[in-house]
Amino acid sequence: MSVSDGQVFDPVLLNTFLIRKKRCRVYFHRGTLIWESQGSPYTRHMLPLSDVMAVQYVHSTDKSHCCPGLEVQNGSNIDDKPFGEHTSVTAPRHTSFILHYAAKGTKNTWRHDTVTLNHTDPRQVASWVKTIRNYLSGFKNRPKRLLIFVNPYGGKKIGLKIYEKQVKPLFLVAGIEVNAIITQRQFHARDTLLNCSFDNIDGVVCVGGDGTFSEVFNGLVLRTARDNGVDHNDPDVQLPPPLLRVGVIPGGSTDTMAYCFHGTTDIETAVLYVILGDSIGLDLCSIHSNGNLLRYYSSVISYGYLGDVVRDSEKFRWMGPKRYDYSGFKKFISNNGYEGEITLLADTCSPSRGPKCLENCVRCQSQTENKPDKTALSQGEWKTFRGKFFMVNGANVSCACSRSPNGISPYCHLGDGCVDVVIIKHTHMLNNLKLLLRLSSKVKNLFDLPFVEVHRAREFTFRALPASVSDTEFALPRLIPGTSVWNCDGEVQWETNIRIRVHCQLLKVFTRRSQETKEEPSCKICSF
Ligand SMILES: Nc1ncnc2c1ncn2[C@@H]1O[C@H](COP(=O)(O)OP(=O)(O)OP(=O)(O)O)[C@@H](O)[C@H]1O
Repeated sequence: MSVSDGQVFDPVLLNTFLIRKKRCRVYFHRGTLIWESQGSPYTRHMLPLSDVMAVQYVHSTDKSHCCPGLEVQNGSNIDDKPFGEHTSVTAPRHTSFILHYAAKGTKNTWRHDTVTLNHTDPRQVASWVKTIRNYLSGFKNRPKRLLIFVNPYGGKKIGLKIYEKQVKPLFLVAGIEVNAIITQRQFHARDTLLNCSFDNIDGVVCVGGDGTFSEVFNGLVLRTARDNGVDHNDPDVQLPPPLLRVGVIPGGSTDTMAYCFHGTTDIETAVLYVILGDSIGLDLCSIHSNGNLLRYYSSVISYGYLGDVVRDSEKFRWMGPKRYDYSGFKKFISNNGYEGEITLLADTCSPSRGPKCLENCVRCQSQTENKPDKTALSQGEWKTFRGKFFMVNGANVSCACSRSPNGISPYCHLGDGCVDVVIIKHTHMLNNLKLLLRLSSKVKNLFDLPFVEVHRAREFTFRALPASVSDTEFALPRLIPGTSVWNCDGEVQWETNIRIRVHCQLLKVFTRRSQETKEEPSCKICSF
């Protein structure tokens, strides 16, 4: 349905056009364009306008695409003039128009595709273009002006190239105005969002990795709290959700968040999702220590092995994404486990069983934006665990990525107001190896390993042991012997003793989500 001037139109059009050198009958009804060939072989295409990015006249003096013999079809019961105002149609010169649309590809990807429709009568072409444009303008969720942060430094350092070659041209086609900022330093994106004007912006997009996305939502959430007079340091505060939606275009090393949103790290898919304007609510977690907010995170916070890896790998950034393999190996060999205490408010739902969080996820849809489920909170039970750990994780999303198709917690949900606390106890090196192999498996997950425990929680705290070290000492940006650091969305967080709280669906992210993928063993022999 197209909504214009308070009126709802459900236009019907029918004509014969020349498409890809074939005469085709073309219908437009109930938001779907259908074209079927008139000769053999018979072909039929359906294109919902919700997948169409733009419609344009073809500005060409080349008449070869014109199609003598195609006359206007005035079917008796077909409304060829949906608005009854052909006289006001301007530019009756063009004999063809082009539709730019998103076409489904393989493995959760979408591609930009086009179809050109030719007709001898420019009035018919103008009428179709006007009707389709009217219909598209009814999609109020589509952004018209975007602020874009491009990180030239993340991943393989090709963020700028990605933006110029793959992002900008598509936004141009879709008629989206962009204001692009190339980040010059760490925290550039966050600091800009803390102070810039949000007038005339419909969304913020980042071209970069998880660190860049993290800067964007940290900036937006802090700015929104400040604008609303909310104290972000209060761990129990109800945070106001940012009004701007965020687009995530992969340009980093792991791009876990892009993968969890879209089911792929394909750049074109991510750009098309921003253009088409659908969005979902993402939980964000706040990390507090000693009465202060440290930051917000969206993917995972990991203490122990992954904390050690991120701290070490920063020194080898020149290696690119390979630095994680190098530091991963070093820290795997040297891991002796870390002592700590975890206290969590457990949710009643089991995190070790499905369904997975995919397109139209029922669990996420049942949650109200930014309002924790009060019943679940009152039913929650406080639990404490103390011991020596290889790793402790607070997963806000599954953390699936191309290297780990199931991620740390495959049944974790993006917007259910919970975090999955995955506790991996200290055992021997063979078990640690088994764990890492499981993390790269397409079929198996961690949860049937006897040294792994998982709990779904609404909040949790962690305290590094031995307790003889004071909290103030832990807060220093240096390593205390016998302790690790936190890996927070891929960045080092030095404070070890923290409290995590989940803010249900605090951020809106542009995506249509991933569909279910067929699960096949990556290794046929051991099915790891
Ligand atoms: N011009 C710049 N110079 C140096 N650092 C920058 C610059 N622009 C952004 N940064 C910082 O680069 C860091 C890494 O960026 P990002 O997370 O996007 O890439 P990555 O770490 O390679 O990818 P991933 O997080 O997906 O593994 C971020 O913390 C960001 O603040």
